Amino acid sequence: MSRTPPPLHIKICGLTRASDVEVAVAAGADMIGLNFVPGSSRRIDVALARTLVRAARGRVEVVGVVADLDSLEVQALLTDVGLDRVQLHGDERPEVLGALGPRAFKALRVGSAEDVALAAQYGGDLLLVDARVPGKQGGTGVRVDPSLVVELARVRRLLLAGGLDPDNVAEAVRGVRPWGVDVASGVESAPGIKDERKVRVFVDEARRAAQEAADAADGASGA
Ligand SMILES: O=C(O)c1ccccc1NCC(=O)[C@H](O)[C@H](O)COP(=O)(O)O
Repeated sequence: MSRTPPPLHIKICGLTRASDVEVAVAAGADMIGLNFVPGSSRRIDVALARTLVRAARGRVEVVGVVADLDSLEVQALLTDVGLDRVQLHGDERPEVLGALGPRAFKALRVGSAEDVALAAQYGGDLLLVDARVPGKQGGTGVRVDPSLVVELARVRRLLLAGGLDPDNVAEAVRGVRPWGVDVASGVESAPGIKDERKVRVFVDEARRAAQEAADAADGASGA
């Protein structure tokens, strides 16, 4: 018997076009990410962000991706753009996250057990883990070693990011059992340009794997 799976939250990150908001919503994504990080090929300005927020309102949660702003700057962006949440993707100290409250969550770049241990310093209801790639902040297309984060996923709501794509997301969901998955480059035809088919297959594959994992857990427990 196929049971209702625990929800898997899916974030499609780095949107730059209103048409891609429609693509993400139609595919069944739960969150979209708008990038405000200087130097990112997915960065958008506040005016475009407001347009995308209007298109998304009430249909999908909108997360602003920022790096190394202070808490007042982040608060101003949340208000100006009308974002639902903000993802701190730089080297922010735990105090910055604390000052922002429940609408903010930290993105941690992970390449070693020492990086994973830093998670304990960051509170909040959600934690994103991304790959640590020297000289880059995010959107790298590089995978996180699942063995580094599988235990973390048991004790925290983990949004698994880094190098996911339609071909590998099912295996990542089965292996790590995260609260959610996040993707930027793996569903694009060019930086910031989402590919409708890739987004759709990514979401379908991720949800299929979450269902299979739930069924397997039910089978193991005799439910
Ligand atoms: O995507 C970017 O260009 C980026 C640049 C600087 C900081 C963060 C950035 N993206 C944040 C995200 O949440 C991405 O979805 C995450 O890094 C995963 O990216 P990818 O490996 O390409 O799926």
